[in-house]
Amino acid sequence: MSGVGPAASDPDALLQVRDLCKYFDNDSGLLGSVGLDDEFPYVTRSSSNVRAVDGVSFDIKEGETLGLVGESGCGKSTLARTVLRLLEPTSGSVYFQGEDLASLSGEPLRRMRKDMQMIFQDPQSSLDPRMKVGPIVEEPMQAHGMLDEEGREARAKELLEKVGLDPQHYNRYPHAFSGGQRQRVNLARALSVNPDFIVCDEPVSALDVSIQAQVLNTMEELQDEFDLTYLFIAHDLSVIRHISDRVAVMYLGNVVELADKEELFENPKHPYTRALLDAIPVPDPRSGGREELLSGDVPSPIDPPSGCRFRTRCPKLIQPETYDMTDETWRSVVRFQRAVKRRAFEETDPDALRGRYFDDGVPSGDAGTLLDEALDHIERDEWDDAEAILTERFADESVCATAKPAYEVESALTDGRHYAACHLRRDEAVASAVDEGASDGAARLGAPEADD
Ligand SMILES: Nc1ncnc2c1ncn2[C@@H]1O[C@H](COP(=O)(O)OP(=O)(O)OP(=O)(O)O)[C@@H](O)[C@H]1O
Repeated sequence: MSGVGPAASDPDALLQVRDLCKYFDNDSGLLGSVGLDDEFPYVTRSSSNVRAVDGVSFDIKEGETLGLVGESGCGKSTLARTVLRLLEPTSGSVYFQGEDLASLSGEPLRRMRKDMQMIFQDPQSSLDPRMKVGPIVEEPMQAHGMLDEEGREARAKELLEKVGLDPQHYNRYPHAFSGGQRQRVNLARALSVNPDFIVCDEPVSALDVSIQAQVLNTMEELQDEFDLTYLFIAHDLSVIRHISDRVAVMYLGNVVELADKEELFENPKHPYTRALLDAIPVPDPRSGGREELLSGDVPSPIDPPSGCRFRTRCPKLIQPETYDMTDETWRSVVRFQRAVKRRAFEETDPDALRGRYFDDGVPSGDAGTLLDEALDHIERDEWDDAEAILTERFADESVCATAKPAYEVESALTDGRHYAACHLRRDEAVASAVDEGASDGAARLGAPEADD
């Protein structure tokens, strides 16, 4: 378990998330793997955990919007559901208004849930098509025993108006509304129980770009009027930029960077954040650009890379201290190691490969000897051996692989804190957010003593 993250305690925090982990057991699911063996018992089942959220810490201040951004599958939705305790955390804690959610059950948990609402991506499927919008908005009030029937109807109509709909549409069915209008119904429904905190999971992703801004503006107006705090999830950075006060960037179950919006967009400190930012503007971020900039596949959350999770794709992987290559030569070694790992070429002739991957020159000394050994293996078609040398002796010896990075750096543009989980930031760090000697990174910068 890797308990790293920006964990400084904020006295104004409405929500405090500490070292939160959510692992899914694959055993019983579709992903559960059955293997064939040539020895008794012949059939083996392997048990493995999907580490969807793995040691995440952050605070959300009252009245602010924390944007949470990351590629599909990085754990955003799981984090949101675990924060709300719709999913039971594997470990870690969530404090809401100072109360540890894990210590609540029964009626107190139900009451707390009223204050924490969630809005989902698909406004179509989250509304019961057989119910009229009035009763849809009233349903949570009824579940929490709020007001009498007349009072609920009056409040539902008032809320429909507040979210920009016509209260006369109280008796209409969801199918009579557009996507943007349906998401407004969802907003009214979430607001009906007068929550303090709303988790918005990709609430505008399914809407036309022209409609997105209108819904986001309404959400901002409602935030002011009802003193709301948002955790706002999106994969689209322009949406995040529109609505957030601070932004957390997530990669493979970890938060890799967290800073005030302006600071994060203008002064990103993590290579992953930079890659995401370099990918905009593109008309549709889910297509094209991003894949080109972020080469290589996201590793499996079942067996994530040690140290920095992004290191297997990072264009800035740090050279192990044992070598003294130029930056260009080190980059060539990394490019070659990744190509061999992906079996990205068929050529086996060492000279041809030197020419193709090392046009700035091959490494000398020990690094050169290791490269020659790897090239010899490839020539003999021993790809696994070549991969083992290149991975174990180069990539895995980088500090990026041997230590989990977690640093607080000076914010250049704002007064807020800037957390960056990248070893490139070691020298400019005002503090290490973890004790590098502790393998699970238990010591956290400014974390309350009781949590340590
Ligand atoms: N119930 C589950 N059982 C097993 N694995 C799961 C389960 N739910 C999510 N996962 C896995 O956990 C990881 C994180 O998924 P999650 O849906 O939280 O990511 P996400 O960032 O919200 O992605 P998207 O934007 O596509 O919704 C993924 O690898 C996913 O396959």
